[in-house]
Amino acid sequence: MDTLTLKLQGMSCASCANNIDQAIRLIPGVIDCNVNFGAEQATINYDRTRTNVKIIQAAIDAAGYSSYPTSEDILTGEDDGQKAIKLAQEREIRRKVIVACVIAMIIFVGSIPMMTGLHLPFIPEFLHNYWVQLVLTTPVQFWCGWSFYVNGWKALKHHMATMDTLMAVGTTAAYLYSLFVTLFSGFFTDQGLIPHVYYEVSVTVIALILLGRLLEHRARGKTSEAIHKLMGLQPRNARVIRDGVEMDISITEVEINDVIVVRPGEKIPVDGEVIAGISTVDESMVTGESLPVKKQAGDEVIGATINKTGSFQLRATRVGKDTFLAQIVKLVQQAQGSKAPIQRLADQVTGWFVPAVIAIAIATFVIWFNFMGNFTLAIMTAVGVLIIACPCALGLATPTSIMVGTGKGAENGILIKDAQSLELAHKITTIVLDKTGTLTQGNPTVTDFVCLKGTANHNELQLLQLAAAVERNSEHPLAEAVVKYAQSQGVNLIESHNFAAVPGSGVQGVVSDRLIQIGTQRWMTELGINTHSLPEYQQAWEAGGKTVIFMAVDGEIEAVMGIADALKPSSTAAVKILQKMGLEVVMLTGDNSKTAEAIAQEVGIDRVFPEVRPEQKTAMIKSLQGNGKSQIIAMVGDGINDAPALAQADVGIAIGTGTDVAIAASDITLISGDLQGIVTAIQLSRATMSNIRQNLFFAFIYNIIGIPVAAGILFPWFGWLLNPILAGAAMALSSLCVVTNALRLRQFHPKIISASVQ
Ligand SMILES: Nc1ncnc2c1ncn2[C@@H]1O[C@H](COP(=O)(O)OP(=O)(O)OP(=O)(O)O)[C@@H](O)[C@H]1O
Ligand SMILES: [Cu+]
Ligand SMILES: [Mg+2]
Repeated sequence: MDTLTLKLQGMSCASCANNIDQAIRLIPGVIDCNVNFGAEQATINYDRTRTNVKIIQAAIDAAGYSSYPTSEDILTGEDDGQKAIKLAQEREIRRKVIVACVIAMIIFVGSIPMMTGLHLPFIPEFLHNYWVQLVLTTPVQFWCGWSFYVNGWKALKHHMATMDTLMAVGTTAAYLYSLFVTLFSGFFTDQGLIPHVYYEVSVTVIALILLGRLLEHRARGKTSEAIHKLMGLQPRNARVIRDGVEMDISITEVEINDVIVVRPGEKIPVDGEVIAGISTVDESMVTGESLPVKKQAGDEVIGATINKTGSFQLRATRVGKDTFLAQIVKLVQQAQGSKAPIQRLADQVTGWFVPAVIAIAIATFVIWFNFMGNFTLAIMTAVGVLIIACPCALGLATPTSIMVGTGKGAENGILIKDAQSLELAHKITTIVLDKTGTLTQGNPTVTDFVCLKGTANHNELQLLQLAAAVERNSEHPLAEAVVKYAQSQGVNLIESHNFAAVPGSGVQGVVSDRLIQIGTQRWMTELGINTHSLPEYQQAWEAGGKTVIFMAVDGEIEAVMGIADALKPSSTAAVKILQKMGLEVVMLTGDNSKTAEAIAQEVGIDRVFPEVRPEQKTAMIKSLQGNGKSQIIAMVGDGINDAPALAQADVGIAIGTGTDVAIAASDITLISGDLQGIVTAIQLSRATMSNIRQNLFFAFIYNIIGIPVAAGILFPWFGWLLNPILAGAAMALSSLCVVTNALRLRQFHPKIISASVQ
């Protein structure tokens, strides 16, 4: 299955999004599709053997819209051609808005004497002439309002109706009625009625809608500000050393393994590994971590972060669209285009909204005409209904907030993969934390190594060599610690055979015909190896939060190791805050229970599940989920062994410094690995969700109150009718309200909750 993201053009409201969605789904070979009105993009899952990008784009064209593929390379960013088209479109709308507004003013001023009954000499009489008004209105109706006809017609061809349909029908009805009055005013005077034209209705409504669209376009550009900010971080040039010569080249020409020089105060051009020099780097723009990070040979640096103090050389490891920054941009783009569950309601409503409104408008007309016998009022109330009813604000309510929210997350070092996780995060009831690498720093070091048989230094080094020979084949952090320790003791690494890892237990291998097994006490017992010879050490180590592992040679315990992994400085505070927020915090680990409890006590967690094998972690999450009424479980982990559990959890949160597998399986990634990020993610989720609810309220309230009033429901009692011009203003305002409200989210800052308990 392939996934494709296309940018869309030409949508005017959420019904357009529905139309495109349907058109794409009809293509054989398309498995799933998600069209997002707010982000103006479509994400399509398709079967490469049955369809392709060209066919999909053709279908979108046929539906009356245009599309272009998103650029994967942030260096090129948005295609200049597309930008030019967008600008040209905006300029055209602006021109039409100006024309429509000026003419609306003239007609409005012209009708003041008539409406007020005053004789105002400075207003020329002829302005109120029906024929003059007709001449003024016609270009507005058919030039400024042309897009309503074009888009409405496109929709009609596909047996669909959109906002443009409503606008076209509504304004044309007002226009035609006025035209009829102008041509046959005698028809009205004959019946003793005063003929009245409504040119100003169609002109003002068109002016307002176009103005609303223009403002909304501009505001919507700001919702993806975060992405533009991220893209803007990318430096343009890099200073590489090639063939011994230092030269400035464009970032697009940098290749993997190029050696790059970075001076103090400069931006690091691409991802790489420091090979010489020492410095501190400000990574806050990417990780959200405000403290500068020390870098020296062997450390990884991220492109677009700022080098502070020293100068250094790096070897490029990832360039172009593979850089960390490019990946973030891509992820945020995808997240912004995804659909939050809360939007489903809005989608369902918009699906039948337009046809329903047309039906209500017809009913309004019929009732007014038949029962009140007033043709003019019948037409005007029907027009009012058509105009107030547009569901465009409804289509903007959720996506605009999601766009700002996910962008805000990225700014704070929190990568949210989709809207659904952003929505769920504020409902989390239980947080399950993995120990190693999540609560702890994840670079364990061997602190104790005790030989059981003979204490000669010679023997110890020999054993270490055997241990390292086996552990070098394992990617487990503990294995790395053993190898590092051996190397630091001056041991040469040798080969081993028949290596096997037993997940959650340990590793084994054969070195010079001796079977080496290294792992947990439980595993040793399972293997029938006696481990009871040295409880004194073990207890003290475990009580200190160290992991104790055993080493057996040919089935006999030969050595014991104590491995320490310090807590992250922020862990204790983060746990306290989460508990303060009313969440249950649980620790899950493969380590033995005493070590686990010691660590848990240190960070202040009461509920611990120790000695959980990797395959049991998922089951553990499942049982927690099945535990209560509305339990929403978040799992936080870093390792390969955490990946299935991350996927099982309602919200999987990966530590950005952890393994790629864990990151891929998660919904949210904390780039810097600081657990306070969980708190920020929950706060952001809360802020976004309440923003969406406000938006939905704004969007619905106009329609819910507006339609019945426009239909004249209050008329029999109060004599109130909704002037179609007011209807147009209300509807332009509702979209603007929604977008402006969504933009308020840009002010989001993580709230600092103090961890100290009073
Ligand atoms: N390569 C290895 N070398 C030595 N011991 C190992 C190795 N792999 C696993 N073990 C032993 O098995 C235990 C459980 O391992 P597992 O990978 O399930 O959990 P963990 O990574 O230690 O902890 P957490 O689940 O908190 O990340 C370890 O604590 C260790 O004692
Ligand atoms: Cu609308
Ligand atoms: Mg782990």
